[in-house]
Amino acid sequence: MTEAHVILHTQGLSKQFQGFRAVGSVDLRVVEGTVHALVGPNGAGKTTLFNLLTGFLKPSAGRIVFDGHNVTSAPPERIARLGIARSFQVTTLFPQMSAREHAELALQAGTGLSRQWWRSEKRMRRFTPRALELLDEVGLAALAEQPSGSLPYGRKRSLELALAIALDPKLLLLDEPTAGMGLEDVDRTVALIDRIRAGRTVVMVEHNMSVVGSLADTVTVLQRGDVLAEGPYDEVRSDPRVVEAYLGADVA
Ligand SMILES: Nc1ncnc2c1ncn2[C@@H]1O[C@H](COP(=O)(O)OP(=O)(O)OP(=O)(O)O)[C@@H](O)[C@H]1O
Repeated sequence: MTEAHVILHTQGLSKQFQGFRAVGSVDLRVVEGTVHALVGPNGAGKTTLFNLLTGFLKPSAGRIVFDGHNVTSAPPERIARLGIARSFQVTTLFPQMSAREHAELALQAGTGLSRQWWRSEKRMRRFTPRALELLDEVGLAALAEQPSGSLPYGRKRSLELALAIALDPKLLLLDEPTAGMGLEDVDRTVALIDRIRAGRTVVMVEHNMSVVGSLADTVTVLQRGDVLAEGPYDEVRSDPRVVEAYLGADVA
């Protein structure tokens, strides 16, 4: 049997904020081609860990290796260039711009011409065919010309996914992809992530355990900045330490 390829590896990764330990000493091994979920009660350190992985925060200690590159403390642009993309947040969409224009902009960002985009609408047109393909991939073909501000919430989140996969990242980081959604949108998003995971590795922070159960190959449970448990979903969810951490959080 060949050993699974670890595409993302952290060793002793930690982050302190003025002495407060938000991420303790995390060793994470994400296997290429899998969906790896990060779960844990509020304040467990999930968002901080994401910010460390994408270079938005610098670690206090430890190491991050992605696809053979040491990216510890690397700037976000370098990490993005190496193939890590994070799902955009709804708040970063420009309400007047259409879904297609957002997709064109995301594609254009990969060409290094970012500062000139506004100079020529004609220049953007070369990205139109791929932009429409991307929107089709996330079920937004019929809404391509709508201003993004007028899209229903669930569709805005689909647009974020389209933007995150625009540059065909090797590793996709999804921050609570179903947060705030109704059942129908949750189901559609699960099906969508299941489609776009093909040929990629996904790390997602997700609170909805049925979403985690449907998508994740591996689950890492964080608590107060440390890894509490890790393994396949069925194993992890019946782990007494995990049950206690969640019950404890509920009671609190
Ligand atoms: N910039 C900061 N300065 C000080 N403390 C911070 C900062 N960012 C996060 N923290 C603290 O670090 C801890 C971990 O926060 P983090 O947002 O990573 O948790 P989380 O697991 O993502 O929680 P949630 O599920 O609520 O989003 C929290 O106690 C938080 O208050």
